[in-house]
Amino acid sequence: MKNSFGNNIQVTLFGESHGEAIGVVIDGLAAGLALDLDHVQKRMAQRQAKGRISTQRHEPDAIRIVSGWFEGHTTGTPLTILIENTNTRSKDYERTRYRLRPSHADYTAFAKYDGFQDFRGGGHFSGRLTAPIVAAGAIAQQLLEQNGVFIGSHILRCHSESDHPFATDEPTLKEQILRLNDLDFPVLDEESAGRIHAVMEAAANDGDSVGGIIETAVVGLPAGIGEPFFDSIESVLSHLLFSVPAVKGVQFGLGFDFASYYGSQVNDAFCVQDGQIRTVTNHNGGINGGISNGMPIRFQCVIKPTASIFKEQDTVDYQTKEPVRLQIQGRHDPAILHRARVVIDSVTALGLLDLCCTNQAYQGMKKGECQ
Ligand SMILES: Cc1cc2nc3c(=O)[nH]c(=O)nc-3n(C[C@H](O)[C@H](O)[C@H](O)COP(=O)(O)O)c2cc1C
Ligand SMILES: C=C(O[C@@H]1CC(C(=O)O)=C[C@@H](OP(=O)(O)O)[C@H]1O)C(=O)O
Repeated sequence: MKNSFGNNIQVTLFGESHGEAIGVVIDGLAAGLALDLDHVQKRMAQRQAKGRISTQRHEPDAIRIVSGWFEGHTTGTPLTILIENTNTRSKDYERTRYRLRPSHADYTAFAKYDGFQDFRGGGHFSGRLTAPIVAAGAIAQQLLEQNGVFIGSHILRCHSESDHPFATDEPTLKEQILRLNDLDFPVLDEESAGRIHAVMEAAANDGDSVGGIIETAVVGLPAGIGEPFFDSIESVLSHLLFSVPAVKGVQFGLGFDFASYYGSQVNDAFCVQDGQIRTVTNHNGGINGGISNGMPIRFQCVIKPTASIFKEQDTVDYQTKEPVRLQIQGRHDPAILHRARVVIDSVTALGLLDLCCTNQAYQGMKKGECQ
């Protein structure tokens, strides 16, 4: 499967940035779900470009459901969501069609598709394709929330500026998640928000770009979700997270910092709280052996600085194979952290919902419910 993901809830993504429309088919949703489409549209709005720190391409991103939906409920057959591209400016790309943008997918698309790719706006490789991911992810997130599972992300770092990390105690963490999910600029500390915004603006004013780290937490996921070996929670989420354009690293719990400690310093000691098995610390980010241990899931993604900058760059012309200078003209995001966090939440929701369904089937089999 190339553009599809999932075993139980399967999503298939389609479209190009400057084509007529982009969209997603979600297969496997039960019949009779009364989804809150206003909430889906609210999450779409959190991904939309806003202000000086985003691309000047403004798209309404209105979702249109063309199958699998009848009289306010899912029908149980594939739910297809279309999102129109209404504000394309393809001439920006015509001028530099063969001048490969460093760090974007122009060259690799040529290498794979021999020039038949729709190059306009990066085609299928555009961050634009994350709009349908959010539409599908917002539905998955709703279904998880109905079962007490909440997902949220914030900008932990942007270039030289940082936010406070997520709280370690669960009630505070849940409050933080709920607050972030109502914010357009997802930063926990207000002062840090101002500084991070300023760093993005400065990069934009300089014709440059910045990246950073998004920190994500999930509360309410019960112990026992995840399928070792190959569908461990880390494997499934990493697969999805690395599918998000510009994500270049993922770490769970302490991640790469584990390298600097002794086991005695970072083992998560078990304890019992209100009759439940818990751990005193959560250095493993809520996962042991690929399976949730009931503690909050915690991970971080690093997002590279946006490839398309307005400073002149060295590149080559794909046709002539000559070195050339490249001056990008179009409309680009100088930073994407604030827009990408809802994409990160969305793929997380899709991965966890799928694993929850797998676990439900397994639990049913244990009870003999499949006979
Ligand atoms: C929401 C979103 C918006 C993006 N906007 C831009 C953009 O305006 N310009 C750009 O060069 N890259 C942008 N990107 C990143 C590119 O799509 C990405 O770097 C490119 O497809 C190459 O993939 P890679 O970075 O994963 O190798 C965006 C990504 C996301 C998730
Ligand atoms: C349109 C969106 O972002 C686009 C993502 C993108 C890229 O290279 O990824 C490049 C730009 O495309 P264009 O040159 O067509 O304006 C962004 O505007 C969106 O996210 O909805």
